[in-house]
Amino acid sequence: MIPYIPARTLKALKIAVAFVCIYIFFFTSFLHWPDSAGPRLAPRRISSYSCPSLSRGDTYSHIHSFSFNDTSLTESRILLLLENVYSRHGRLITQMLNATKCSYKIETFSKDLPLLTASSLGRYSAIVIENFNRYVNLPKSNRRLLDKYSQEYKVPIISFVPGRAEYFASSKVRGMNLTIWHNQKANNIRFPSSSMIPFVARPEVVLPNPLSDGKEWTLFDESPSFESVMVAEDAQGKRRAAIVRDRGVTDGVEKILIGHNLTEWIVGLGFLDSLRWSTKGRCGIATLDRFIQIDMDDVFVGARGTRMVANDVVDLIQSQDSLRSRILNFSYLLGYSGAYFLHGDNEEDEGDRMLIKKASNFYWFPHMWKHNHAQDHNESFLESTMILNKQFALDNNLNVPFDYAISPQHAGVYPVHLPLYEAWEKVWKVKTTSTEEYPHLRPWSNRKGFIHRGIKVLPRQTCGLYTHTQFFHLYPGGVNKLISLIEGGDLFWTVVLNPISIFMTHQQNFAHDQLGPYTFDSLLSFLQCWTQLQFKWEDPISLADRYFSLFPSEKSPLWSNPCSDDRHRSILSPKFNCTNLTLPNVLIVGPQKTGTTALESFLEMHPGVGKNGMVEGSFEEVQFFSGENYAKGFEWYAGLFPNASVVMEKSATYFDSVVAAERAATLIPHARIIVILHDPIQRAYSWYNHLVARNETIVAGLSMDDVLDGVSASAKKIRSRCISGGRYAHHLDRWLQLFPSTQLYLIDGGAFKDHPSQVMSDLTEWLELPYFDYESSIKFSRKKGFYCKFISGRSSCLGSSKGRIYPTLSPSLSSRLCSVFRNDNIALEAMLRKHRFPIPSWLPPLLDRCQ
Ligand SMILES: Nc1ncnc2c1ncn2[C@@H]1O[C@H](COP(=O)(O)OS(=O)(=O)O)[C@@H](OP(=O)(O)O)[C@H]1O
Repeated sequence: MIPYIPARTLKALKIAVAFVCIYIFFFTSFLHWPDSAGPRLAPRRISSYSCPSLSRGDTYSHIHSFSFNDTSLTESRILLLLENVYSRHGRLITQMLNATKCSYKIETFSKDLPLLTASSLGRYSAIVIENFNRYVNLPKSNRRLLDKYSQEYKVPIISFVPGRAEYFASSKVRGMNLTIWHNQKANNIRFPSSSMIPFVARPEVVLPNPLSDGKEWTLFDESPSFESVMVAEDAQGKRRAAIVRDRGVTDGVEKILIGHNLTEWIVGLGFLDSLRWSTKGRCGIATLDRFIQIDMDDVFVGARGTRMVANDVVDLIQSQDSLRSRILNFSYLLGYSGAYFLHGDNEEDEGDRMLIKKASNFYWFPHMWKHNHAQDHNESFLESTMILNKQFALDNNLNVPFDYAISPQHAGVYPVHLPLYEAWEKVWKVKTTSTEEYPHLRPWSNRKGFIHRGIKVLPRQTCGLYTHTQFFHLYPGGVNKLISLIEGGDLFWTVVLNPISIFMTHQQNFAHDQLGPYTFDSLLSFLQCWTQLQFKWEDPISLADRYFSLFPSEKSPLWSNPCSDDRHRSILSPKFNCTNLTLPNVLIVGPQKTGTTALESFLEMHPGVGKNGMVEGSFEEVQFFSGENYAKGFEWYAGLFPNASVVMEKSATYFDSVVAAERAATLIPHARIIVILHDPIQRAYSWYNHLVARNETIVAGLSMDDVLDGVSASAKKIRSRCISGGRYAHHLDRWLQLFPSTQLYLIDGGAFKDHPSQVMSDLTEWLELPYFDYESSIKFSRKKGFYCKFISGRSSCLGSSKGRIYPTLSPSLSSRLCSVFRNDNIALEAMLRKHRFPIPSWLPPLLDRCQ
């Protein structure tokens, strides 16, 4: 029912509506009211970092131009001795070692020292000790062992000397003529040019006050017998050393003592340079060249009110010119999404037009037409949007000279969304991209590169600027937070530690307050003040080539499971089904010729165990983690396995592969790892006979003695492959670095051969599988001479290639092999004891025999 409205009221209403209509019509049609998204902040000009004075005039620069004479008595690895695994300072040290991509091994101070030698080479090129007091107070025998290693292999010790609650202000170290001043203040810190150690650190720049103004420093008396690497003034203004090098004149042990922890950035520089010095350039910073690329993503994308205006474009060109005076050949790279061109307010649209007008001042790269998230789309959709973006570049004369592209939010790059790679290749012929997601966003110091489908993926760095950080006064945590990132914080370290840094910024960071230009100008000022690094720009394609020649081991990606990582899971294609993903939880890793096939076949009898199906083109084993199948990706691998409580895969090549342990630990970190340790002499002989039985041409005409003598190139090749698998300590060490010892199960190869049902029962118990009657399921076959599966009253033995008959090993050959494996066997025994693994029955007699 329509309510009754009096005629007068109705008339008044009609007049009011007519007025409103006239008002709207008038303002929209005639007045052209300006379209503005709101007030804009003018660029804020705050001054960049200003460098304190040099103690020796203004242009002091010094790089000791000497090359290390590396006699390589050791492997290129650091031994890091920490107070305990939870130590906060320990984490800072490891973060720095990770970022320099140094190989290192962490040990905590315990009753036993770690193994220092395994073969003729020492295992560590430098020893880093978190707390010098622990070294000084080591039990005599351990101290002697460590010092002897350091003397014999010329391995320096780098140690932090923390402050401690001392009754005395100073003390002397036993055996060292060095006075240590505890709990000191340190002012006017600098690296003296007299020291040979500063390389990255710029000598003679004086830091008046460090960050911490408390009495946290340990200082050392200066003396001619020691080299002052870093000096400071104490509270009374007396000059002392804050980092000191003991050349080892008295005890033959070279030591570098550092008087503060790494919370002071200047100490970090001293530590890095000490590391390089101690390892003769094998660890730490190798080169002073720093390549810097600054990408500006989201060009045209930003919401109205956040985008650049015409003046910002002019300022961007100015900022580029100014950075060119600091970074050789520098250019910004602008990543655009054409669909959003002219989507701002009037002023911002002018900004868009100005960007196009000035386009030739910059290099451009595609950032996806509508800022699409790659993982949500198939290849043909991605292709069509890329074609639109490409057309935009052609229509507007954008300079897109490099086969480089960035996916919005890096989606689809890692975890890999193949359609993105394929569409990129088709439309843009992309050769290089970058992401901050590989292997993971955090910690930044671990970011790496990889190559997939011919596209080189470089690590991308954040710089504290995002789409939401546009204003100085609204910077999260205050602008001092940004300044602390620049002045000795993460941003500073990113450049110091990475020879190549690709920074991600966004268009918004160059609008309004212009935090972007300020950040990079200030960062470069700080870096040029405190370091001797040389800054350069190079196109992304050359940069990618450079990156992988510096870090060739990163070429192959390390597949991780995106389903067990919230961040990666959130950027997976909706089609990816995490609930159906089955990966093995048990790996039998080898070594070859130790009985691994028999072990697999016995374990498979258990109803709770499933294993991979056969793989076309592979002989017996998948060899995913050690071979070419790895390039097929983890989804392919996961597709091979049935669902079972124990999902097993056996590839005997994993044990001594240099890559398998890390790959396995990345994809299946909780897997249990099974290793068979069989007498290495028997194993080597079996391996040789395996080649002979298969009529391999490489072994044709070569006796085992010829192989050991390395009489030809093929003999040498066989020799190293034949022996490698039997260097148990050497390889076990790698697995133990990546998996906790509780996840490793070592089977005595002799026991397995002679009493397999007992070994299998113990193993099933360890695997927490229900009881299985192995006693009646495995029987000795006289015909075969080995134990075989016994099913429905019949023996089912392995094929003729397992359990072969060949001449017994001669005593002379046996004794030759004895000496080949001697050192490793000694190391193995020590390693097994240290980790409380049982000693295999064959090892003690072998050690006796091979003395
Ligand atoms: N039950 C049983 N049946 C057959 N063979 C057995 C068994 N137990 C241990 N062995 C020993 O296993 C050796 C082959 O080891 P692998 O299976 O690890 O070899 S491979 O690396 O996978 O090729 C094989 O080496 P060869 O004797 O040289 O052939 C055997 O000695």
